[in-house]
Amino acid sequence: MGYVHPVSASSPAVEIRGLRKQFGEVTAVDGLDLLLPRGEILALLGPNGAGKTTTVEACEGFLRPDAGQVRVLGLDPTADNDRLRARIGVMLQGGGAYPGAKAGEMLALCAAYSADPLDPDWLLDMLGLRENVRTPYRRLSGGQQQRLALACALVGRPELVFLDEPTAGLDAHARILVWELISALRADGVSVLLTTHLLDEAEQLADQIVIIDHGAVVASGTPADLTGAHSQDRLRLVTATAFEASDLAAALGPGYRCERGTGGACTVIGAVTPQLIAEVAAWCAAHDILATEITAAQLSLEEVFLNLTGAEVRA
Ligand SMILES: Nc1ncnc2c1ncn2[C@@H]1O[C@H](COP(=O)(O)OP(=O)(O)OP(=O)(O)O)[C@@H](O)[C@H]1O
Repeated sequence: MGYVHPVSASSPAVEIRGLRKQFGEVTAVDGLDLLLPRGEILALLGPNGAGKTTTVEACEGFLRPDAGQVRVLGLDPTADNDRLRARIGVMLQGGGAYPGAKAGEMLALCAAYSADPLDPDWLLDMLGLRENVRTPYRRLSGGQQQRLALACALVGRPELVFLDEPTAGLDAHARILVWELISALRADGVSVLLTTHLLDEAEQLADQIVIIDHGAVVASGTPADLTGAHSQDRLRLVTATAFEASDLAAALGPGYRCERGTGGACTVIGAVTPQLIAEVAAWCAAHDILATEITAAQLSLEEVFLNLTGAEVRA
């Protein structure tokens, strides 16, 4: 018998150090570190081709890293794959489905692999699939197939689930059902590693967000950490009278710039202090400009993402 990795309930759900993966000339993952503690939800964000799927596949044991260490529930996902299989849930897009099998049969089959499965009927209700129990897989809509894939990943009551874009292509109602289910899993102590292109999804669900670009982490933290740490303070000014943004910037002095935004608003970028608000209001009064809105604002997660990666988040 070979070396058996020590496994303890206190080992993190996922721990990655210095992961590297090359496909020919392409470096898909380039020294990535990541830690998902037990019972938390981690959202992996990144532009197309950033290396999210490659990272998740290395965790699932589908890809062997070129360098670095990956531990999932304290185990090596490639060497200990047999021991991990029953403890993790993987959402496969349409994978392994018999086109003629009925949705309910497929879920029952997945449940049969587990010693202590979740109630398939509860899952079907949670995911709005109750009406489709007898529908053959090939007759399900794309969104229904996707929700069934999620149900199959979860029915075995895994300790950790990998969800690669779980709500891509779902309508708003189905997306909310999936979000509620993921939140219910978390309340049950399940750890979740998800990739998404939807920042509101990451913000709503994740305890921790890791933004990656070119195969490496560019920022990580709670949603509030990320928007807090990467925000420049900004003051939004809307006026009834037009003015030159550069005139206001000159009056405010060094440390401030002014940009014209959408809808005629002007954004003052720099430290937002009570004094700044008073100065902006006084400048407007001195120039007979009626300020209809002066609001202190922080960067949204979308703006933080854009600044860090230079890419639109949408696929
Ligand atoms: N099997 C493969 N063979 C060759 N190149 C690959 C392979 N898998 C991934 N790549 C390349 O590795 C890079 C990272 O791909 P990956 O799928 O991990 O990115 P991603 O962040 O999941 O992107 P997306 O958001 O578009 O799904 C890309 O340049 C991709 O083309």
